[in-house]
Amino acid sequence: MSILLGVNIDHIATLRQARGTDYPDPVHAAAVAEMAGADGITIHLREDRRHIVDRDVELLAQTIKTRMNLEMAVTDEMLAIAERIKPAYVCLVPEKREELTTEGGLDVVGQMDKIEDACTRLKAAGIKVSLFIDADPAQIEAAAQVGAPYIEIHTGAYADAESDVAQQAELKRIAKGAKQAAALGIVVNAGHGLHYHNVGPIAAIPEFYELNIGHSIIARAAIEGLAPAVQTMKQLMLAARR
Ligand SMILES: CC(=O)[C@@H](O)[C@H](O)COP(=O)(O)O
Ligand SMILES: NCC(=O)COP(=O)(O)O
Repeated sequence: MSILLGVNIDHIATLRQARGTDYPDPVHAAAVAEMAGADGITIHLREDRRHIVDRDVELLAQTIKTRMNLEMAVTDEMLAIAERIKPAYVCLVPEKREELTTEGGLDVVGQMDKIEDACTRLKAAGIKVSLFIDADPAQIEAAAQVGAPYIEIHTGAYADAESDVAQQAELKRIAKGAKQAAALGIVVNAGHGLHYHNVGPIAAIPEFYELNIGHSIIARAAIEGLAPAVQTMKQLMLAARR
């Protein structure tokens, strides 16, 4: 079965925010990424608006031709924005202001009622809900209990592993989590820290429906352009499934 690529364009906006200019425009980047083969566009509207801002969400909702995956914290502000914008997908992620990037997965076990309420609100708005969680059996079980139709397994520990042994252990943990989630009837995605030299073993895990990849694609785009950066990543993912 094929595997889909969600291109996260947050760091196109990082470059724009660095100088307060109106370029590069995430709207342009989304169009280029989609024409190059992206199956979806992921954007993270952080509470501090450090990169993607509300204007980007509004315009991308009108211009994206594939589908929007809106990542957001579990707050009333963000839920209200999602209910108004109605992206195809919302991925609920943890956020800490001081973090450089997303650190751990969402703690579903410790806030079941809050996450279930958020899932209910988003489903009522016709939005498919995904939970960004670690490959932790209890968190996966909790995701099923709160009625999340999708999860996205956090691959950060795999990407940041400091030895082959540690990376292999993380890969095994992720593969086991994907199997557990699929057996519970959850559609399983993965993402965070994936790049051109570590994506293969993750893409080869048959339970994965989609990988959401951003930083490495945008970094490569700075050197060789966004279209080839997206095409190369997609080719690597599909090759891993052959
Ligand atoms: C949840 C996740 O891992 C990313 O999609 C997230 O967007 C990372 O945050 P930054 O894009 O701000 O690095
Ligand atoms: N949810 C992961 C994502 O959208 C992209 O994460 P990264 O590739 O920028 O680390």
